Amino acid sequence: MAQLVLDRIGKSFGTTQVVNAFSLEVPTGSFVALLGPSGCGKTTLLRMLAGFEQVDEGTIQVNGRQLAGNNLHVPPEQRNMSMVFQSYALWPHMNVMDNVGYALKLKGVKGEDYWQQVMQALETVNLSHLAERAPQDLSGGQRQRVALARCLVSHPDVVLLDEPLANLDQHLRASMEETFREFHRRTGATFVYVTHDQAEAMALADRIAVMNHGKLEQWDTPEQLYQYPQNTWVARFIGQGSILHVHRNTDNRLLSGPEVMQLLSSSLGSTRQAILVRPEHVRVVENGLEIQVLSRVFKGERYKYTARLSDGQELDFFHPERLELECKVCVQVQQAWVLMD
Ligand SMILES: Nc1ncnc2c1ncn2[C@@H]1O[C@H](COP(=O)(O)OP(=O)(O)OP(=O)(O)O)[C@@H](O)[C@H]1O
Repeated sequence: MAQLVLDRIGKSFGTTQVVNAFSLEVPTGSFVALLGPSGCGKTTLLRMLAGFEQVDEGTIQVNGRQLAGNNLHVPPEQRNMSMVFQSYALWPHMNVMDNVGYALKLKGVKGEDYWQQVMQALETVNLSHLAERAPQDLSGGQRQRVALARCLVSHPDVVLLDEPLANLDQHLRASMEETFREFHRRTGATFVYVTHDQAEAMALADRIAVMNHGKLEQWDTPEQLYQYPQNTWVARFIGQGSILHVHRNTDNRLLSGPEVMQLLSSSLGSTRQAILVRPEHVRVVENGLEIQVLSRVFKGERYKYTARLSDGQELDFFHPERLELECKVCVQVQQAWVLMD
């Protein structure tokens, strides 16, 4: 299996730089997500990994073997990587079995051996009963599972997935997430999964590379990204929360409840600093910071509120009970995270 190393990768189309000095070390067998808004360069980076696109700068290595950079470009078929696309990319004139077995045929695998390997891959994704079907007679989820089975037969070191769930509805996405987890567990391959959906990235990946304008903003576990975003941009992009400006007079980054309450109720201190308050860290209490409720959204198990602080800044919070708009309540903030820019 593969340790994947990207070192200062750069790529431009014409005069537009779409990937900029992007470096990452992906541990062998891990499941990583490239997460970022539309147009930030995720697919371009994935295509450079696959070998469909040349790198302009930097190098790509797998297990110490250089694949790209310094005038070298190993073609896609010699990288032992497999790519799964949003559009499934199945051949309509071949049935499920032949779609899955195509790469084996190219390698000259035949007869019983061919049949066994294809059926084993189809069983892994629970599709052996549909081996004779044409792809166009399958649902979206089934088509994506055929694409996974096709990937499985070639035993890749690295599996590259480009928004593979984007065409599926919400319910199917959840069950396909489980299929991906299982698929990753079985193959032991290194997975690089491109998505702009943070919930999907958080649910699937052990580590997430957050990208913005072709650059790496943060490379961390889902938990670290959520709790300790590096900067204001990542804090806005990941999860819900309020970014408040306070006059800060401490060097700590993780602020305790009493520290935040003190900062929110004073205007002393030399530096204006952004802090992140997650809605689950705000409690409605008898005595605390007075706020005025501006909006309410019913979320099933609780409501999500936006309220105004006395200095005009807005604070989001969750509360299990219905509060009237415009009413004043008191809250306590239990912790906050100082943002660096
Ligand atoms: N072949 C190309 N020629 C010119 N520009 C391109 C080409 N491919 C991509 N781009 C541009 O490069 C930028 C990054 O595109 P890319 O598809 O990598 O982004 P992305 O993050 O994957 O976006 P999305 O989530 O919308 O798929 C975009 O501005 C896109 O228009």
